[in-house]
Amino acid sequence: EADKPVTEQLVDTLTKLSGGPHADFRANHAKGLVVQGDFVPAASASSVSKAAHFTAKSVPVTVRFSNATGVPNIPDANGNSFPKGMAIRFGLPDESYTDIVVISVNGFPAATPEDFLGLLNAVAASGGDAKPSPVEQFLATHPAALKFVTTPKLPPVSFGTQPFFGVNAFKFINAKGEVNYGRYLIAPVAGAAYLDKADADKADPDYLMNELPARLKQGAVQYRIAVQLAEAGDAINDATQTWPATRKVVELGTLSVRNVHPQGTAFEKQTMFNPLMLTDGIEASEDPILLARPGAYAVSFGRRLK
Ligand code: HEM
Repeated sequence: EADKPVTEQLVDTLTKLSGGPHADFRANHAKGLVVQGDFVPAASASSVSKAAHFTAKSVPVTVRFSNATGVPNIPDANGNSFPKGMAIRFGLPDESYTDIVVISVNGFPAATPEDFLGLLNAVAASGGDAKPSPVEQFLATHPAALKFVTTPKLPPVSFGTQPFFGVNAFKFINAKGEVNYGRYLIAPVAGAAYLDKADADKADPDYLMNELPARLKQGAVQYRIAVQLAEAGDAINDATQTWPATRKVVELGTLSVRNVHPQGTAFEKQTMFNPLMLTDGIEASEDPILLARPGAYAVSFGRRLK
């Protein structure tokens, strides 16, 4: 096992933690719902990036909302179903596409894939009689992981009331060649809203997956996509470190989800969202977590196609 690339070991441990393998499903964020809509850029978007979806009039989007873990039927209010996920694919005017893949927590438990594997392996090794357990030992020596796992897991009223965060930084380049590093912030236009404990305790296991189609019958579900820009000295390549809320935030545009994807189940099986599927005007940072993601996703994707 230790001879395998860390990305493959990560997928193996995620699979083990979910009681898998679960044929046809993702090794993480297995339970999801695919919807469609469009994105209309804000006038300010081109000041940050020359990317085609920030200068076009409007582009089509396909979005997959998801629960964490590789458990395909995890209840939507279950603590392990956090963070929630949102994967967005923008269709570009030249027929290519670019993706944004974000979570409902502003931060990550580990700065490197090796450290993330350490956390997951410690979780997998826990549950026995050892005190402190391997995961307790890991958390005692890894403050970022402790912060992440103790972040309140608030079940949203709807995917349409859940904010999402890019966590990893990207390098944005505008038409003048000016460079900024930034992280995506995605805010629901309906505002953030969560279930209280009583409602969460009695929530249907599929309440989120059922709520969104019902909400879409009343009209579009919208999000404002923005980017928080780093200042000199901010940690660009460490997903465990959030930046001060005082950093400049530039509006990129409005995403409107309009309908459930008519062939969502086939689409999600055949599709790998990829945070490094970028387009001219957006480049990867050197964040090792970001750089590890496509490799891990590809292992999971390859296994579900088998
Ligand atoms: C080294 C760190 C990470 C590992 C090993 C990892 C692993 C995975 C794997 C194996 C999948 C399934 C992909 C597929 O089969 O198509 C996945 C999906 C996903 N990941 Fe990660 N991930 C990592 C970091 C992140 C980060 C930092 C974010 C967000 C900021 C994120 C958000 C998501 C989302 C939203 C999905 C679902 C995508 C979809 O709907 O297709 N992950 N992850």
